[in-house]
Amino acid sequence: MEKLSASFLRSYQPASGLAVGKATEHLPERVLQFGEGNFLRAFVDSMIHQLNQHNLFNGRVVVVQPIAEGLAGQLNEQNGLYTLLLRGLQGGKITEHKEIIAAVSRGLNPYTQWEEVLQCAENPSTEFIVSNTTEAGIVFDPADKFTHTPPVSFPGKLTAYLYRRYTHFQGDPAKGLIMLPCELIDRNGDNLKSAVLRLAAAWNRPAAFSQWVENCNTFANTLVDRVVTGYPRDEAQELQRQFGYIDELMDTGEIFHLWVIEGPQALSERLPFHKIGLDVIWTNDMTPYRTRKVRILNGAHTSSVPAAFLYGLETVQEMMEHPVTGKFIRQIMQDEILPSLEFSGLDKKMLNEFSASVVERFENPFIKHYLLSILLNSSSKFKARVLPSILEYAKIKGTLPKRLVFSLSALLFVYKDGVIDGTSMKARRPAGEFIMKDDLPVLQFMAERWSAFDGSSAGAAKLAKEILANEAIWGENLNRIAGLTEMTGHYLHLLNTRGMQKTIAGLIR
Ligand SMILES: NC(=O)c1ccc[n+]([C@@H]2O[C@H](COP(=O)([O-])OP(=O)(O)OC[C@H]3O[C@@H](n4cnc5c(N)ncnc54)[C@H](O)[C@@H]3O)[C@@H](O)[C@H]2O)c1
Ligand SMILES: O=P(O)(O)OC[C@@H](O)[C@@H](O)[C@H](O)[C@H](O)CO
Repeated sequence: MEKLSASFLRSYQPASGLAVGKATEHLPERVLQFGEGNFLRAFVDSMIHQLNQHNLFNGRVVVVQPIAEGLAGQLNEQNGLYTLLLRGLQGGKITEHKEIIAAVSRGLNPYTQWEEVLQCAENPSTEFIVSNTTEAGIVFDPADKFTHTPPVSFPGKLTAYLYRRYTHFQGDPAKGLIMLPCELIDRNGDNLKSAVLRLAAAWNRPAAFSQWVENCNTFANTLVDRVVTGYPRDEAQELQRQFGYIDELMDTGEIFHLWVIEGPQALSERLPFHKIGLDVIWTNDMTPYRTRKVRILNGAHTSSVPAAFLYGLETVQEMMEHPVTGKFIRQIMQDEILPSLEFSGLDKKMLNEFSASVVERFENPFIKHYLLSILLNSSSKFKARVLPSILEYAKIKGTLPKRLVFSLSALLFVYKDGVIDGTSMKARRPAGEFIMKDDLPVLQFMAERWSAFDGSSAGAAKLAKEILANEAIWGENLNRIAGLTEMTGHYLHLLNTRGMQKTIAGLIR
């Protein structure tokens, strides 16, 4: 079987139900994208593909892989082409869109092609920069250097790229760009801009460059929402047989999508997603959308997944269908997360509707979302997505939300018996061994604390106290929250002596 590529596509008779759009090879590169991961390919790139198919954008995306390991080579082997499968229920009907996405012109590896990345800055057609470098990507790294080829961090690479653009076009205000970062951190655009300006100063670039960055470029804050489940490893062979080609970059996700962009409404005319019915909202305040999504959707994931994973389940769908874990997640959302948003200023009816729609999305039987992939980097996710709900609930109700606190104990329990293996951790649950990925200092800290655990109830209380005191993980000493240490220690003891299945059964009604 041949691999998907531009030459293969020229003589390809599309398999039934697979959409193959018109050729895009002649279109100019109008977007530079940092990140070649599953999410961006299933979200921004597929939306640009749809615009191109309607002659509403007429531009392609150059993809730069942000770290040394990446997919630029594979993208080039397939001439930027890949198959996207979006599945779910639409208006109650099972729907599946299968399409070859042709928005990407080429992939660049900055570790071997840095000058080519910089040359993209000289392209007058470029207007947009898109990124998704995970929560770890938008950081100011004082050790990063202008002279590195390439600079280590994503903001470092972007600063060098913008500097080349600024010098090449002699500070032309019209050559400023629109940055649309998609990282799931709060106010991603503001943070990216601040990191770029700090690097420009640290690297002694002229003040006029910083003014050009500030005045002639737009760094929009954006919020993205689509469950993207990536390469369909369990059905890849069958799909390749159906399609008649090999595609190593196949990608899957749900049909639901929402992109909220805090930026001037006028920009929507340059990226007219609304004209083809895509759910992209331009607003002057994205905060409510972010609070709603991060606290309800991501909060529900992060608070339920450790328990369901230790229970022995593998996917979100299994978790939703299971009589115990299914109740656990729904009750967490209904009884603890939603009440914690009571004074958020968000409309109660809208929150209830969003929560119900999230349950439906999690029930989506057509996508396979692995719990282990959601567990990745759970400590920082817990701090951003669940801890605010625990704290707000306690403030409003004067008591702690027991299931959310239990979810903290369940997360800590995931690291029990973990042994550091390189940069990750080999851990164990009753169903067998697994690899837990998190920041290395977090993994080391957890492994060290658990190794001193003596199995007693007092030992569990001590462990909870030590772990909750770690301000580097939680942003504050959580022992200060009345009752939290005792409750966390209590659940740790129950998990250790009775196991997940018996303990969680006592937490649902
Ligand atoms: N998958 C989803 O359902 C989904 C939905 C919404 C948002 N997101 C966000 O997108 C991010 C990426 O998800 P994905 O599914 O595309 O994963 P992925 O593993 O396919 O891609 C990760 C991307 O991030 C880059 N990256 C990794 N570590 C980095 C670092 N330290 N610095 C710079 N770049 C780095 C990689 O090079 C790659 O381009 C997640 O962190 C998540 O916050 C994912
Ligand atoms: O992607 P992560 O690892 O940051 O978080 C896991 C999930 O909660 C997340 O991917 C959601 O599915 C997504 O945020 C939906 O838009």
